[in-house]
Amino acid sequence: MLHYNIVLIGMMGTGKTTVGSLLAAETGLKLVDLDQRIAMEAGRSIPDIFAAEGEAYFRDLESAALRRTLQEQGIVLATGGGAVLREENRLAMRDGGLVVALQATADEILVRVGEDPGRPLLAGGAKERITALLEERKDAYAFAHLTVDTSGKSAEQVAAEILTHYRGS
Ligand SMILES: Nc1ncnc2c1ncn2[C@@H]1O[C@H](COP(=O)(O)OP(=O)(O)O)[C@@H](O)[C@H]1O
Ligand SMILES: O=C(O)C1=C[C@@H](OP(=O)(O)O)[C@@H](O)[C@H](O)C1
Ligand SMILES: [Mg+2]
Repeated sequence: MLHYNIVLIGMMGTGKTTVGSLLAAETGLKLVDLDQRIAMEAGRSIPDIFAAEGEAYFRDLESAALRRTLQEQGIVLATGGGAVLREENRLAMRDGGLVVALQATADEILVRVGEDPGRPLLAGGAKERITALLEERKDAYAFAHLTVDTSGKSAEQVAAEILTHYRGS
């Protein structure tokens, strides 16, 4: 098999954490949710880190956690939506596993996570904010080996689609 790890990327609310958990259950790979790992290591929540230290500080923690995590083998890694913003991170991910980008429309993202206080960058939850972020990050998600549109699909369907590719790769 070409890629052992599976690395999920994509905007907030595209289902990385949910689909990652389904993939781990199905394959026996270990789920690592990068945000959960960062929060656990920092001893505080992601919104707390953003509020107290700012986004740049969070991005440094995220890059360091990503680098360490990708030294593991046999994991499904659910990244945070902004983990792709640094080129060094994108390169590490591409070397570290089968990179799968999840996509969803702004409307769908708004329904899924627009009101969620756990996502500081969506505070306010406006569709314009989501649309702007999607546009801004479009190119940063394009390096994936595989892109899956999750619109109108259940998380189970998305996971099944990814597994077909993973098992054939
Ligand atoms: N394919 C899907 N269809 C509908 N809702 C979904 C889907 N995937 C995830 N969700 C829901 O969207 C919300 C955000 O999912 P999550 O996995 O946390 O996304 P991410 O980690 O990409 O931000 C959760 O409430 C989850 O149940
Ligand atoms: O897109 C982003 O910049 C972020 C996405 C979040 O993760 P999810 O994509 O899992 O929501 C989390 O890392 C943080 O709030 C920042
Ligand atoms: Mg997540």
